[in-house]
Amino acid sequence: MPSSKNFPYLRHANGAQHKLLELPRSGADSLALEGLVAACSPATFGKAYQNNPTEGADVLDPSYRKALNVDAAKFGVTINLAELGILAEVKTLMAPDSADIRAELYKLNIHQAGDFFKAHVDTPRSSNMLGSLVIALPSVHEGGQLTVEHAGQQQTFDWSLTELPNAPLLQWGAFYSDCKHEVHPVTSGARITVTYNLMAVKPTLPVLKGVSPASLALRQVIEEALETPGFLEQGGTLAFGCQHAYPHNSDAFLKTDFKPQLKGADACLFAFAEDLGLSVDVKAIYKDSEDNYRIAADYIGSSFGVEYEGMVDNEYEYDYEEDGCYGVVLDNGAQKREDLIWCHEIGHGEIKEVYLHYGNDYSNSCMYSYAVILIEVPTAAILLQR
Ligand SMILES: O=C(O)CCC(=O)C(=O)O
Ligand SMILES: [Fe+2]
Repeated sequence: MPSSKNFPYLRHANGAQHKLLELPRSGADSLALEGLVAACSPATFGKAYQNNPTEGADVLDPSYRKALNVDAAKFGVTINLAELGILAEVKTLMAPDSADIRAELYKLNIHQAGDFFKAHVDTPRSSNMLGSLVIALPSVHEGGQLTVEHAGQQQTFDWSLTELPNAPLLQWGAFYSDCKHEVHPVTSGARITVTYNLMAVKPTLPVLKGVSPASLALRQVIEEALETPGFLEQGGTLAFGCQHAYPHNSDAFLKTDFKPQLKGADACLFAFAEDLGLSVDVKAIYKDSEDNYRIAADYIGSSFGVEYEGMVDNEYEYDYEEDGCYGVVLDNGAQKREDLIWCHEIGHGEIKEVYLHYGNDYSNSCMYSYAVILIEVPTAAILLQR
């Protein structure tokens, strides 16, 4: 969405020299743009090794990602996200229960004519990484739409400009970074973006959670079910596959407390289950070696640990069923739970594989995993006493 205040200045190193660009005015000057292009290098992305998918490297592969970029350590930009209201808007929409949102400057990307970045998810850089923020600096270009997908829905951000604006203009978009996204080919000009990693700061005090209208409908369904005579007479555990994937440390079988990190619909579901006085928990979920995806995933645990087998790499094709490395549960206290009453599936495809194969850079310190929200329904007799 558009946002404006002052024209941003961009500082970057060009050899030993530091250059200052005022965008868009000097950005209109092709020499200034050439200087910026010269300060960048071809952009890599993270890809898992075919024979050992828990390891990987940053690779340069122009058939998957063709772009230039430069690290945050080598440029600066005078965009004040708080003053522009961007952080407040991100917090309201994406993490209303967080204490605050922190944005860490990450990269400057230039996509020139013919450049693109195929579908990937953004590599989580810490377990409190919530999302990615992309700011388009005003520069004339066509094409280069950013599409973001989640749960069968797609959102397109089109920041193309046919001429430079007379007034300051920053266009931006933010998304949960486990959502698959893609930069479509730029057809002319240069598309310049600055990216930030968004971190959710956890509250130190208990908070009253907001509940969205959409989740109120679900709350009503559960409330009515609880009141229906004969519904789960003997009690039971309702399982709701999370609609988002969550980053966790992959180096060890670390205990992960998902609750403070819950996003969107997952946070709402948790909040109203608690509000209905039901016992609710979020757990890690694994696939087993035979049933390798989604609802079949019924190993539940509080710590992570998977090993990989049978990895087949279909050269950048997104075929979740044929492609991929199948996580096998390690003996780390995970239990097979045949008793769960599944209410809906995990919202994502094989996110761990997507990340391992195609992250926006390679890092194995953190990875995404599935989680499930478990709601305990007491026996009818206990419910009656309440
Ligand atoms: O430049 C953009 O619009 C986003 C690029 C991207 O997805 C990334 O750097 O991971
Ligand atoms: Fe990305």
